[in-house]
Amino acid sequence: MKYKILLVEDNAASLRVLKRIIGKINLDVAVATSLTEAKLIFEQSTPESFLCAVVDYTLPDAPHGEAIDFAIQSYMPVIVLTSQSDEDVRNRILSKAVVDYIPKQNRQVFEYLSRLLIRLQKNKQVGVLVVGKRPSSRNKVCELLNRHNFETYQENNTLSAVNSLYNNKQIKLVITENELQDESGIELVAAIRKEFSKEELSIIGTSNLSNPALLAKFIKSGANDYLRVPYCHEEFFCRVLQNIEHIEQIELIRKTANMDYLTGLPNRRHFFEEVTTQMHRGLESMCLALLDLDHFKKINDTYGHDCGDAMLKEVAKLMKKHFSEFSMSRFGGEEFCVFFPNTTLEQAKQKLDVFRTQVESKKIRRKRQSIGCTVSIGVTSKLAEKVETMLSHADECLYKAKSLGRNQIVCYISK
Ligand SMILES: Nc1nc2c(ncn2[C@@H]2O[C@H](COP(=O)(O)OP(=O)(O)OP(=O)(O)O)[C@@H](O)[C@H]2O)c(=O)[nH]1
Repeated sequence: MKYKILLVEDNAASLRVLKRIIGKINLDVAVATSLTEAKLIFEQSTPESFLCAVVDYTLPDAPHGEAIDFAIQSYMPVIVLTSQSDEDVRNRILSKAVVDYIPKQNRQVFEYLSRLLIRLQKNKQVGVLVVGKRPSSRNKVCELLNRHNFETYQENNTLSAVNSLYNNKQIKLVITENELQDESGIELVAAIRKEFSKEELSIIGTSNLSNPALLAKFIKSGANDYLRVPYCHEEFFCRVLQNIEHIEQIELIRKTANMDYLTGLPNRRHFFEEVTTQMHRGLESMCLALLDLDHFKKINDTYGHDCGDAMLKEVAKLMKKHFSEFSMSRFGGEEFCVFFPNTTLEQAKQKLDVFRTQVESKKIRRKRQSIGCTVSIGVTSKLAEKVETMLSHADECLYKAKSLGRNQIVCYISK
């Protein structure tokens, strides 16, 4: 779903910059130059289509931030723009349930707005679990998080909190008090860390000023960060975002490390890890296939390396289409691999043959020419303890498929 921003601003120069920035991040924009116009636009739209409202503090028919109240009452997250720099206005804005306020000082602040809007969009897919004994204090934290579009979950004890983490994989952050219904927050942190590492889930422990030693205990038990209560909203959001971005960066690094750059398929290392884990579960049947494009060097030599790359990408697309439910990989060069757990040789062979004919009929266009290729496949169903053993059996078959004329499947026969 493409979200919309309700932009309420009467200054023509600011409007131009803001529209450009919002367009650049692929969001639609509905512009109002007054509070009256904003109300009209909102009445005529679907409320859920708005990601948030970006509102100027001073408008011709709303000189004291009345447009902010309208957006809040309409359940839209609100970002406030203001050219007034006095502390009084800042405090007045921050006393309302806004996402943030942006002083219109220089071009950099518009970059900040752009990052904030991207974040608000991403937050819709990020879960935060809030744990504490009292519903009133949990609700307060959730209200702050909902303002930033986070999906929130609440629990009051250790067992249900850990269960909630298992059931809701989108949770990336836990915010916990020390006082819970059963055990303490410290014990909850320790219990979570038995199952979830610091790299996959962040934890922030909270504590009031009367117990400063608690904060160090939280960190020593495995929390990533802490917050002293009462906190100011700006600090709260800075810490929440910092922790979530940390988890997202690790996710990205992990994804990049496991992926083949050209085709986006899992790489050899990741394939080995995945298949070894599956084999250790003790499967009753399994097959492994090695697939190698035929005379690929000729494509590179005749049409250039770019054309070879394009062909590899097309074959990878077909791999994703046909084998997405299995472990697969670009093994290197023009060689691919698929592992089929709980699959008989006949079933694997059938799937591989459909794939083989699809590769044969796939053509790419270069300089008005239609270029195609074929694939040879070696497959084994002989059970083995190690991936390497199955690979060596499949490789023997692949060699045979090449020597028998290519574009065919050869199956391993036990000696
Ligand atoms: N375009 C492109 N070519 C690659 C890539 N990786 C390996 N190759 C090329 O793939 C070709 C593989 O050639 P060979 O091993 O001789 O195999 P072949 O020509 O497919 O012949 P057979 O396997 O015997 O059918 C070489 O020319 C490599 O340079 C890549 O990422 N992109």
